[in-house]
Amino acid sequence: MFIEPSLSGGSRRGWIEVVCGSMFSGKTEELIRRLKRAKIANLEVEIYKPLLDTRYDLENIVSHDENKVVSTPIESSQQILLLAQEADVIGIDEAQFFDPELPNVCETLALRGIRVIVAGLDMDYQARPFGPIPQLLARAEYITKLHAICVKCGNIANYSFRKSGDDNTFLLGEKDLYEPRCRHCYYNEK
Ligand SMILES: Nc1ncnc2c1ncn2[C@@H]1O[C@H](COP(=O)(O)OP(=O)(O)O)[C@@H](O)[C@H]1O
Ligand SMILES: Cc1cn([C@H]2C[C@H](O)[C@@H](COP(=O)(O)O)O2)c(=O)[nH]c1=O
Ligand SMILES: [Zn+2]
Repeated sequence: MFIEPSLSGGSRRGWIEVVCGSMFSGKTEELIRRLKRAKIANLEVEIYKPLLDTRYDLENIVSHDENKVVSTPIESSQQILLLAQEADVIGIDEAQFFDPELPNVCETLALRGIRVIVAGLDMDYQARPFGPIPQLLARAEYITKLHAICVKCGNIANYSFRKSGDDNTFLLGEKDLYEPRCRHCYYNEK
């Protein structure tokens, strides 16, 4: 389990953490867990998600098991720089949907002394690197890659298989459209 470094002490330094993996791997649950612990430590926590992620709830970030915390939906990553004036810790969910400026925004926040925790899909349904996540992985101090359970064979899953729908990279959905699969089941049963 991730042990949070401390933000307290003489000169406060920020950093970037990325939590990535396939759908259903527990990214949102892990993000919520880290943010709840930061709140317990009396740190000022702010949470952002892309406005287009309206899958479960317009304002909360919600896990597949319906754990939730209040968040601010935003259109562009630059808005975080304006909104997050008081934050000690910033959480960003569904980061794969954000624009290419997100890694620079996270660097700026970390340089301001903020702990930035980003959760998102590392690969899209075609196993291509997804949006700004690869850049963030390159720049982050801490990376956690989580795995779901392959619905076909029970091994660990790191691919998100799209069962139906169109060819757009962005297509909101849940178990209706996607299932987590291991490498073998993703490539051999496509
Ligand atoms: N095939 C699966 N493998 C693992 N967890 C699953 C699976 N199907 C449903 N879940 C549920 O999804 C939860 C993780 O949800 P969530 O944190 O929202 O994941 P993510 O944000 O990575 O999509 C798990 O705790 C588990 O209860
Ligand atoms: C693989 C893939 C997923 N999406 C969408 C589907 C969901 O709405 C989110 C991922 O949510 P989760 O919290 O990680 O379960 O992303 C997409 O638009 N395109 C894809 O290729
Ligand atoms: Zn499998």
